[in-house]
Amino acid sequence: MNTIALAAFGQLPAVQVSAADGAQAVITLYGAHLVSWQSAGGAEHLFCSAKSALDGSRAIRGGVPVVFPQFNERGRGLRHGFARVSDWALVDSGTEVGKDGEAGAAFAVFALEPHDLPPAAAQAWPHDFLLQLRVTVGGDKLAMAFEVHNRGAAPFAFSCALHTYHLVDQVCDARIDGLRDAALAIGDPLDEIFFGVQPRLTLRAGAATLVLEQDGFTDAVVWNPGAANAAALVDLEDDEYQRFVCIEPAVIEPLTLQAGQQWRGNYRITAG
Ligand SMILES: O=P(O)(O)OC[C@H]1O[C@@H](O)[C@H](O)[C@@H](O)[C@@H]1O
Repeated sequence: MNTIALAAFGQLPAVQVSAADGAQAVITLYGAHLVSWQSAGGAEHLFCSAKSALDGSRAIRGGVPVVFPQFNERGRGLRHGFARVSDWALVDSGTEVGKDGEAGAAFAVFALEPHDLPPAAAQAWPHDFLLQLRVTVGGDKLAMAFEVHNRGAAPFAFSCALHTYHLVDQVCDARIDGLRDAALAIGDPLDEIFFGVQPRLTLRAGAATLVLEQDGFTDAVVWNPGAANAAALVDLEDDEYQRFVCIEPAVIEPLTLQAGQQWRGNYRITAG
């Protein structure tokens, strides 16, 4: 089986990453945007809106948008930054060796550099950087490793998030453990930043349980637009808000990266 196949997602070029055990992921080059993750049993774990633009005219509504270098409207740049609306390059792919020496998880690595940015975004954020996103799938696990490299001669500051749209049967039944003393139910709407979270959260949604582990990322954002705000979003069907909750490992307060330094954040999801 090929680890990597060229694919299309709507009108967007994409790659499909396949592990020998059947686990799969689809990532568009536009945004290095993970739009589908199926664990080895074939279950899909990510929500993607039926109304999402899939032509590069705006960010994809669903999957895992990469938020960088600005979170939401906390700055003067593009809302949630330029990474999700830039064309990344596939720079590596392959298969990891499993415990028994057999083919294990499959991975693909994507990169974004200043020359990849839309001109206006490059002008507005004139720093020399390299972003890398490594997506690994195998068994019941998804791992995303996000790296920021400062290749310039001066420091720069950034915020970031992996804005993960977890697919659920009914958002009103979903609960998140680990953010508060009691389980967090998803209000209609809910938009909250949790600073300094513990590294392991659990999402319980119907019969499914996802274990969410993050390091490097200090914070987590939980978002669901609820009925009224969903109706106002042009790229979401009115009732689709019931099918996802976003839990986003994040660095909200801008982090300063010195010249020559790099930063890495990991997000691992285990489906149960
Ligand atoms: O519509 P966008 O730009 O994808 O943002 C979606 C949501 O993203 C979340 O991360 C924010 O906390 C919300 O405030 C925001 O509405």
